[in-house]
Amino acid sequence: MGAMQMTFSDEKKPTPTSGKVKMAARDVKVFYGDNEAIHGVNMDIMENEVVAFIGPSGCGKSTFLRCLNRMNDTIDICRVTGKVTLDERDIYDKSLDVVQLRAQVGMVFQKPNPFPKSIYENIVYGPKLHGLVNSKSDMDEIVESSLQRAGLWKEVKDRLDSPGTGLSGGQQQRLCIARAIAVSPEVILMDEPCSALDPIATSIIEELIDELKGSYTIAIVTHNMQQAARVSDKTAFFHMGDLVEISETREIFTNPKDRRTEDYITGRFG
Ligand SMILES: Nc1ncnc2c1ncn2[C@@H]1O[C@H](COP(=O)(O)OP(=O)(O)OP(=O)(O)O)[C@@H](O)[C@H]1O
Repeated sequence: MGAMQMTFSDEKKPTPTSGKVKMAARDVKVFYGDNEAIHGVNMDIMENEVVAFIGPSGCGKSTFLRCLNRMNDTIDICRVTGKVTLDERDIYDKSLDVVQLRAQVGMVFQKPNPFPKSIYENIVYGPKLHGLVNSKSDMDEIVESSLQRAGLWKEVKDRLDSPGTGLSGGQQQRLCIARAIAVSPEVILMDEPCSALDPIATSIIEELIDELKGSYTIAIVTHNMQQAARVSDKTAFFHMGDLVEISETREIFTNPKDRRTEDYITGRFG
């Protein structure tokens, strides 16, 4: 694949970044039992940027992503060492409230997973849990604003009481994004958010990511290199548990420093 065929996110509006490190990983290792799946990763994720994680299947993209909001805690045999910070605070600190962390660092999964409840309830569940809403009008407001931000309001405003699971796949994924937004996250993690979607639903999500950056910091795992180029400011290339390189997306795709990155982006393996 030549760079000429790619559309890069920097051809669109530039990201208004603050230049501040939002999340940082230092010597992060992840073990599944005795198997070390991530080998000492160091990474800075800048505020309001979109960073894409790419690399061959099994290289550890999802495992590393899950370190950023402690989702690996939910896997019994999984152990994380090293340090991950959010605004310089250690997110693995014993005193940290993990439920609160997962509101600040929200997550959208590969397969849309709305709760088996109404569209309205899907949105207000998190805000209620976190005590962000006190009245029906607070809830109505958060439902509307979250669905607006996720680009779904117009399509669902007349059927907020219908089940979220009755929406199309692409709509369900936007509902899941709205649900994440409803608890005012600072970072949104997306694990292959488009892989279950058709091309039209995919392009709607990609446009949405473009809208959301600037307000949120976004890390996205993708198998699709064109997608990484289209949506991300920075790209991180993983290979066999190592972060090989992270750089401006255009740089990674046009001038990679490491031979392994070059081989991957030119389709020689992967
Ligand atoms: N729950 C688990 N239990 C044991 N090993 C796991 C588990 N999840 C992942 N692994 C192992 O960790 C390594 C990295 O897997 P991971 O899913 O993070 O890679 P990935 O790059 O996201 O892959 P893909 O692109 O195929 O989703 C692999 O060797 C995988 O087998």
